[in-house]
Amino acid sequence: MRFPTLSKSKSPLFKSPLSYFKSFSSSIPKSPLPFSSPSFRYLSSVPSTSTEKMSKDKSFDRSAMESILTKRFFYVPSFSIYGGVAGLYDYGPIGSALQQNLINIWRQHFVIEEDMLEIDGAIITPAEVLKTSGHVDKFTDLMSKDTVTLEVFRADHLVEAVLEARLESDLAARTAEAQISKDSANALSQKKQKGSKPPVKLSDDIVNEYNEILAKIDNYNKIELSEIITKHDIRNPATNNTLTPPVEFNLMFESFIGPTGTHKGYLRPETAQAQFVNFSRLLEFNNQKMPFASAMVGKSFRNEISPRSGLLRVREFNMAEVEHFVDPENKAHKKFSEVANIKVRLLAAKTQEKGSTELTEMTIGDAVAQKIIDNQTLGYFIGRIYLYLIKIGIDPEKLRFRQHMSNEMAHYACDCWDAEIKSSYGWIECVGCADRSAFDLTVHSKKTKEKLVVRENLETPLIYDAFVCNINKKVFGPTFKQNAKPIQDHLESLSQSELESLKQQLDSQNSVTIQLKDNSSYEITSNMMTIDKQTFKESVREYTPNVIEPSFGIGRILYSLLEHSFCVRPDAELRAVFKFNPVVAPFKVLVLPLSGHDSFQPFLLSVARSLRSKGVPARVDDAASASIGRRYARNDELGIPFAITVDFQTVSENTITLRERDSTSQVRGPIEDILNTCVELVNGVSTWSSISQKFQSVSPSTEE
Ligand SMILES: Nc1ncnc2c1ncn2[C@@H]1O[C@H](COP(=O)(O)OP(=O)(O)OP(=O)(O)O)[C@@H](O)[C@H]1O
Repeated sequence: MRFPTLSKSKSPLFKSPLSYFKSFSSSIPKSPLPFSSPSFRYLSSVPSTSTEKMSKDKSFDRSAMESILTKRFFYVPSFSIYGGVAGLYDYGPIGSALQQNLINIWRQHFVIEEDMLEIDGAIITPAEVLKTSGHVDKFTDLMSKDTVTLEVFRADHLVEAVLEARLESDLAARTAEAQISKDSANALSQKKQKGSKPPVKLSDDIVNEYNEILAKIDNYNKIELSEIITKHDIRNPATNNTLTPPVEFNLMFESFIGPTGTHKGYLRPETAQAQFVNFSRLLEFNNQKMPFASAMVGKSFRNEISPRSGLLRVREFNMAEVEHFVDPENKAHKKFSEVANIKVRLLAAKTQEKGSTELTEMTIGDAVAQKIIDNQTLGYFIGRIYLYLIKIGIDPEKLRFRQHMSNEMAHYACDCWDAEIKSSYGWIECVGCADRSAFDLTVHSKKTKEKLVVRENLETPLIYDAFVCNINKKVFGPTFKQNAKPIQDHLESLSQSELESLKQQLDSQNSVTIQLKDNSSYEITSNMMTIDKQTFKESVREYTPNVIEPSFGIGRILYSLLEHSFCVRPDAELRAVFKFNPVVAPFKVLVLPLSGHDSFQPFLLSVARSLRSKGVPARVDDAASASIGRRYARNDELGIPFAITVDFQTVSENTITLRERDSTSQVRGPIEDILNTCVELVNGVSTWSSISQKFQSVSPSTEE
């Protein structure tokens, strides 16, 4: 996640090596529709490789899906009539409804079911806040430039892309070689005839080395990455020019608050800080009860070095973040048993550090018991994240939790897991889940002198003895004058064992010499100070809570869901369908007439009105010029799960048909019964198989 020791984390997001062979601009996309670029289309035909790190879903036809996304205005590059700006997207009606549904389900699943305190903090953040949180100094990615064209690259992504491309080429060479020796067919020369670059075979040692680098790509610091670039001669694939050594680039958008130009601010890069600075108010609102969680949903801004891969790496995106405040001495979770038996696929740090990406499938309960996941609260949220992603329709086979490696982990974090979802771009971090320890509250408290702590009444008061310095101010002050304060501060910072040893010296020698941090030393005599053992009684325990933070990128989840929901009907026309489950589908029910006959209109209007009044978003498609089959097909592209058709039987008998998108099967029943059934289906109270027995089944339209 954020702030590893030297740079911001580098998740294995961008997994399309061949797209690097196309020149990328960091600001203006070459085409307003970058996802239909030839390199992306080519990608789907690249042979697959053996390494899990590189395992993209090659069978998936991304260009087919992307053409529907654009045609049906799910989302498009922003300002495209001006040429567009990389990393900015506008969501159309379907995209924004889908996004809103993901957020609504998130709110239900986290804020409501977990009784969290949701807030809505400011986007523009004073520089001081982000300086304190560490963002001003450390929220960076590593950037390299083409030494001739000055084109910029995110260094780790470029290394990854180039090595993956070399491994793919190696695999192609090995495959061709095997083919030649098998049937003497000259596969290699056939490839050459097609004009493609001949694949290059690598030595086994190099293949192993590349695989190890790829497994650890998130773990390298600036120097290590620079060494890899030099050692493996990584260049700009588009120009073959060499690269500059990587340097840190801060990802925050900088601005000024007010007209004076003196008050620096930034667009927030995450929503978390607003929750930390409001900690005391949140605790107060929660009647001082711990543990508790706050939550926030909203836009965050990151000036990504080279945004690409559509919604996966953008410069402005919706985040949904939870900050769960917990006692550092007790990270047990009272609802842990509810997730303990969920089986998840884990990629532990130790496995990656050995250069492997092998997944271990185990229950969350076992992972916490074996300390693979640090504590119950972290495990609980990993379980809740899993359930949320499955609920919205993410394929569980394409979901894993990857633990951060030591260098990758923020310096303050004690454990961090990313929920990664597999798509045609490879494994993509979509949710980060970190134990941020007490870092944020501690630094903000130190800076502002505002106590961001929990004060807990102890049932049994704590009685203990401790050494304390009793200073005789009448002698101490005049002796040390302006140095009195730093000396006193130093004495107060000493541990009990240090005080005990000072006491022994002072008691035996009547004086003691102390040394401050600036190496200045002072002699203190027993008439200035005594060190005494005193008995203390504490009825209140004061502590800074630790924070467990699940942090969701809504755009990345949305894109992954699109890929997991997209399919093509195996018919002659290969019609595209988004199989959204009813909870996320932007429109739940399509209402359409069999034909343009006038008698259907009043039924259409009343059916649509009735559904909408029941809270079911309905879309009417009454364009009589298109056949019924054509209209089913174009609304399947929008992922509408159910369709109601008004026909002549509706007019004569007051019945309608209900069609289910995935099976295309249909039933007929009285209007009111079908409408009530729609509500049950949409709310997940009934399933299609359970309701289809209640109604008369009808054969689908011949145009289906
Ligand atoms: N540029 C981006 N575009 C879209 N979503 C993003 C972007 N950066 C982060 N996110 C989302 O926000 C979530 C939390 O942010 P976090 O700071 O953990 O990401 P990150 O580790 O910086 O991601 P990466 O290493 O991929 O840049 C991520 O899991 C991801 O879903």
